[in-house]
Amino acid sequence: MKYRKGLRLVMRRGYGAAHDPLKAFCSDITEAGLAKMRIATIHRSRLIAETGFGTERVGLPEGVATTAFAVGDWVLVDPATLVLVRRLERNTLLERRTEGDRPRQLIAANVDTVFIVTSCNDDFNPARLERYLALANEAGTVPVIVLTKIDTVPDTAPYLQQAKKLQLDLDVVLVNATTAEAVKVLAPWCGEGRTVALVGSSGVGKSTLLNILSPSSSGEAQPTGPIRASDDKGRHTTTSRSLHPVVGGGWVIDTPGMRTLQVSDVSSGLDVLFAEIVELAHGCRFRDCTHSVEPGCAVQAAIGEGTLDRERLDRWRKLSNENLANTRQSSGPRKDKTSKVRRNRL
Ligand SMILES: Nc1nc2c(ncn2[C@@H]2O[C@H](COP(=O)(O)OP(=O)(O)OP(=O)(O)O)[C@@H](O)[C@H]2O)c(=O)[nH]1
Ligand SMILES: [Zn+2]
Repeated sequence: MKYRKGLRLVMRRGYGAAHDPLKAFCSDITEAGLAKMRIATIHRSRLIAETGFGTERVGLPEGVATTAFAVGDWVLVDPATLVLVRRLERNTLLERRTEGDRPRQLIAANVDTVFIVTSCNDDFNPARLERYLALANEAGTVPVIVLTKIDTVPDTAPYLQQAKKLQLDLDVVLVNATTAEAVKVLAPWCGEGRTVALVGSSGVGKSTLLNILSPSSSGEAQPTGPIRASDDKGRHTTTSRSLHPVVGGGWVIDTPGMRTLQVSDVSSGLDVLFAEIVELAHGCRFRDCTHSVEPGCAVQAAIGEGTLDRERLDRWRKLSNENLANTRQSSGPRKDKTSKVRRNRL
């Protein structure tokens, strides 16, 4: 019988009397009778997917590895066998380069907004936040800086001002992640059908935010850990990426703190991040100006006038050069993609 296993699951869940037993198994059944599910967690040899009523373990066809999937992927599953049939096309994909020549790591798929979480303490680091912004921009997602632990400092203004300057028209919000008030502050990005991803260093409050955005997630695997007062660095408590439904119909994806965040294969992501430098560079006398020693450099002029921070230019240069070097490396000599990547000269 075609839906035998699906039906068995329905019975097990006590939905036996439901009008359409398949609909009771998964909230979204396609015309072809396949169940549309969303990847919630990925393990070495199995996937766990959200069905709309809870989670199910999903099998993979012969020869398909779990590494081909990202948390947040939408997939079609045969309800009879609970084996995955195919993955639906991704709208966005957050991915990062890891050390060496290893393949790029898929962080999350189909994310609308990236909450870049940082706290009002030593974790606040413009250079690292810019790396997260480049990642979010390049993936086609909207970044929002979420400043946590506002209850621990007498004045949040210096953090807010610095964060606002990181990117043109950047949304920055202030929260005490331990209070329900934070849900209201984040609500504009967490509506029905919207997906947010939490990224940031360990200990900044990602799991705490997850627990208030998705209270049902708290029993699963996101314990929050105390941070060491001496260095504001959190203990590693989040160990894997996971997707959870948000009250009201949205989704939230939690990610573990990333120790290194290399920039690679990024082009528009850096241009969006450093839009004011790109704009200024149009005014330089030489088209291939490196904005260092050339006469008629509009970027250096802006530094002289105090409208651009020298540190910001230094960080742009560092990220651009790193991106160029990494992109060359990952493309290899025969597939040189550097022509696609903006060179240091704008
Ligand atoms: N006072 C205060 N404490 C907070 C706030 N946000 C988080 N914390 C505390 O900071 C500690 C670390 O928070 P977590 O939510 O575990 O941090 P995380 O970002 O998930 O860390 P990893 O799981 O290691 O990636 C916990 O003890 C939280 O209760 C906040 O806004 N104010
Ligand atoms: Zn210049």
